[in-house]
Amino acid sequence: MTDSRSHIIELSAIEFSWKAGLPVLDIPELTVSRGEKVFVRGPSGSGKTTLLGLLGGVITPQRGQVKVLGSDISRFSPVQRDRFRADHIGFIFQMFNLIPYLSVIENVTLPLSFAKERKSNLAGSARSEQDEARRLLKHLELDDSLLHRPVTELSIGQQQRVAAARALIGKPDLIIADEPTSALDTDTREAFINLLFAECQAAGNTLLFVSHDQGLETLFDRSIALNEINRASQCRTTATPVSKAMEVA
Ligand SMILES: Nc1ncnc2c1ncn2[C@@H]1O[C@H](COP(=O)(O)OP(=O)(O)OP(=O)(O)O)[C@@H](O)[C@H]1O
Repeated sequence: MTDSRSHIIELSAIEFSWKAGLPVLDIPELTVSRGEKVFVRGPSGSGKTTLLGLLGGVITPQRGQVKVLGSDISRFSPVQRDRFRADHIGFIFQMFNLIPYLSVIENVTLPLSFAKERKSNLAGSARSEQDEARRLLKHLELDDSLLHRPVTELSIGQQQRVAAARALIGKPDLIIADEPTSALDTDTREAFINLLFAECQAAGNTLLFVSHDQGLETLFDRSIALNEINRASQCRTTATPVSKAMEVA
């Protein structure tokens, strides 16, 4: 049984359109509890990345509330949203978005230079930034010999581990992963996800993992089919333009 205090994410009556009149997301309700490992699936173009953008405060909805850790981040100023995202959310992007001119270890410690809370979480652990980066990379099975190499010299699987360590450092409350395993084979994917789970479990992170690879969903505590909670995609697939026009008239 959960109550609203245990929800790390609470979306209510969300509507988001990239283009006026063409909603991509229309979600009456979505909640995620602290510590949950949630898989979000949906076909290409169904709005998964758009949903993550709302949760990270990169975009704001035209309607509704996006509560993360109890705050409606859609009401924050852009600067407040940037700060909130840096402090509380670790992202693992599909293309990893590593900084090419920084070494492995510099990429991992980078978020700490602009996320005060994550920096102070780490200060509480009495471990230096470099030591924590090394610990995470070791746990994610990245070879020690790579730590000072430019990230451009790493394989895709190795870059993925660096991206995960960067998201995890400083124990942000929420880890958001956008198709981080799409370039890997099935065995490597599962092994990576299990390492990610172990780290999230130890740190108490909540994990929201987006993918269209249904083979992964049984590994998670819960799976959400975006099409089932998103009325905009139900309209796109079931309503003709005429019936849609009647519905809104
Ligand atoms: N920056 C943008 N500007 C305009 N339209 C966009 C933008 N980003 C996404 N869209 C549109 O929003 C819809 C949902 O896109 P989104 O990237 O959220 O889907 P997705 O489920 O993540 O897809 P994929 O699995 O292919 O990554 C698509 O129709 C897409 O064309």
